[in-house]
Amino acid sequence: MIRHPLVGLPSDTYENSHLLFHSLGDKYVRAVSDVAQCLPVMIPAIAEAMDLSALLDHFDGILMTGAVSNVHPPHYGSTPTADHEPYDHHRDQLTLKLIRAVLDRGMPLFCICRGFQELNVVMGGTLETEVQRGEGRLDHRSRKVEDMDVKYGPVHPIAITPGGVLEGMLGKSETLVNSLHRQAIAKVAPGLNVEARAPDGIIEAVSVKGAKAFAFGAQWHPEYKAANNPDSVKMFKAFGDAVRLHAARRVNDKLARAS
Ligand SMILES: N[C@@H](CCC(=O)NCCCC(=O)O)C(=O)O
Repeated sequence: MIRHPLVGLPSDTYENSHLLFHSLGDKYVRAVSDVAQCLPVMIPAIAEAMDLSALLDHFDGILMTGAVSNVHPPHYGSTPTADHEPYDHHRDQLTLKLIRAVLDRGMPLFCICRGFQELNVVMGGTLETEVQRGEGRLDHRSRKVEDMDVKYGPVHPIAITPGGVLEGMLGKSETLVNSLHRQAIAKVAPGLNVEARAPDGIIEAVSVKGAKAFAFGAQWHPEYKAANNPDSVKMFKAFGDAVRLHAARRVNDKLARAS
């Protein structure tokens, strides 16, 4: 088995005392390392200094993390308002190009929360903000509690699309998920399959139509204590297996070219 193929995780950015920092949540790192059994590597949000093709030659999978920040609305043809804030332009500049490059390569791609929203935007979909204000909508926002097991605990069921990728991974027609988002998919991109919906119709999971490898996104947070959640274990193992297959094929291609 290829030992520890590399999975890239793009960073967020934030300012502290007028200095810019690049950051990555530990729960994503642990889920990739402990459950997918791959080697997580942070990709700093410096797209302007990167040759993405050369960068991706070193990876066999990409995981797009969640973030409190939102995709800048002009990226999906909308007008920015205070309800769309906060933004992370450094992240947008990297992730919206990176997702496109990963899909074009057929490299395994796992998109979580903001990453799920970025996938929809890259493929031509749109987002809506403050979804809880809509008629008949649940409140999908993060609960204001100190206990992280409650904050990232199950909040609502999702109905899983029969015969889809998620049903294939989990082997069931519904499950419970956590919920920590103010935005959601408004118009789903034409190249995405809807894999699950919340009771109020909000899209909770998608997969890329005709993808050459694992290409899946979840609006919830399967990375939270992933090793203790049977659904998360199945998702991250499927992602890890796809990454190892990509790594093995890359090594074989390199050997074939050398012979
Ligand atoms: N900002 C978007 C996406 C929400 C999201 O990714 N939340 C994650 C919070 C921090 C973490 O657990 O990584 C929205 O509000 O819809």
